[in-house]
Amino acid sequence: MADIIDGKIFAESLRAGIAAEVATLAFTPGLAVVLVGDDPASKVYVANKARQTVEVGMRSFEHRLPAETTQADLLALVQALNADAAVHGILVQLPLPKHLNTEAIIAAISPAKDVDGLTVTNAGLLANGLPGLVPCTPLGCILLLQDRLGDMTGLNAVVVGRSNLVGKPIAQLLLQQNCTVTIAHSKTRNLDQICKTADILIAAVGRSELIKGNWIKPGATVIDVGINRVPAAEPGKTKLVGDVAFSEAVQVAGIITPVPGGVGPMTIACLLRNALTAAKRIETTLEKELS
Ligand SMILES: Nc1nc(=O)c2c([nH]1)NC[C@@H]1CN(c3ccc(C(=O)N[C@@H](CCC(=O)O)C(=O)O)cc3)C=[N+]21
Ligand SMILES: [Mg+2]
Repeated sequence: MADIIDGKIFAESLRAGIAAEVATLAFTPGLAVVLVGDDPASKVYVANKARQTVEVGMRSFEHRLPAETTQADLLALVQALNADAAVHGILVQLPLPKHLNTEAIIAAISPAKDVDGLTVTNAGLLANGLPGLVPCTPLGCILLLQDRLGDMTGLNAVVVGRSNLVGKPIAQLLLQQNCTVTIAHSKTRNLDQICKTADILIAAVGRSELIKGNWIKPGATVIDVGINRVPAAEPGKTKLVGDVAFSEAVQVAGIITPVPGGVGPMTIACLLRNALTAAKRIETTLEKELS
């Protein structure tokens, strides 16, 4: 049986550290979240996040807009948040409704406030190994891996998924850890065989229980990023499952994250960490400009 990582406990200790640092600041970091429409995965995220933002001593600004919001209205909100001195971090929940141009919205976010690390500026900084804001879920995964594995030099890491929010940035961070990185995705041939080469397997495809126990190298570390809501055994009820068939995988892997209670809580803790990082950088820059 694999060692099961408790992401909730790890995230709690991260948040305790963040709260302690926020308490020493001469200002209050503010985090704005924009939710357009009602994507179910996004709603889980918003609910957990708002409470934890306040718990660590930050201000939480929530903007819930109707699904029919126009591009111009959403752009205007992002610009207002860019200009708002009380807001240090801006997160626009994805996916946006289809009629909106996601790229243009992300491009409008000030890179200094881009706590999701999605702007071209922050993605470029990450790709070049320079300090910017790193996407929260990838950051959470790396913190878990560093805690469990320490030095990852030379390990084979397979990332299943190539999104800008998760797959690509995780691959960059694993490269920085000196892993040999393979990025696989929904069009990859012989996906099972490629997964089986992984010492570190990151599942981030958004397909419930796609990755089976016999795709996993015995003793591998498996990080399940998937948050899929599926029908539960009880009629009318739903449950969260990951991208990994957990009950099989737990028999083969050496270390594994569960869903829920694995990467999800780490994502929120890292969001708060990014908000703190952004706030400190913004306030320090302002101080310099004024002196
Ligand atoms: N721009 C943007 N950035 C995101 O990072 C982003 C997004 N959009 N859109 C939605 C997805 C989804 N997401 C979650 C993060 C944490 C939990 C989470 O805390 N899950 C807990 C609780 C689950 C539960 O409530 O049962 C867990 O896995 O244990 C869930 C979902 C971030 N996302
Ligand atoms: Mg894909």
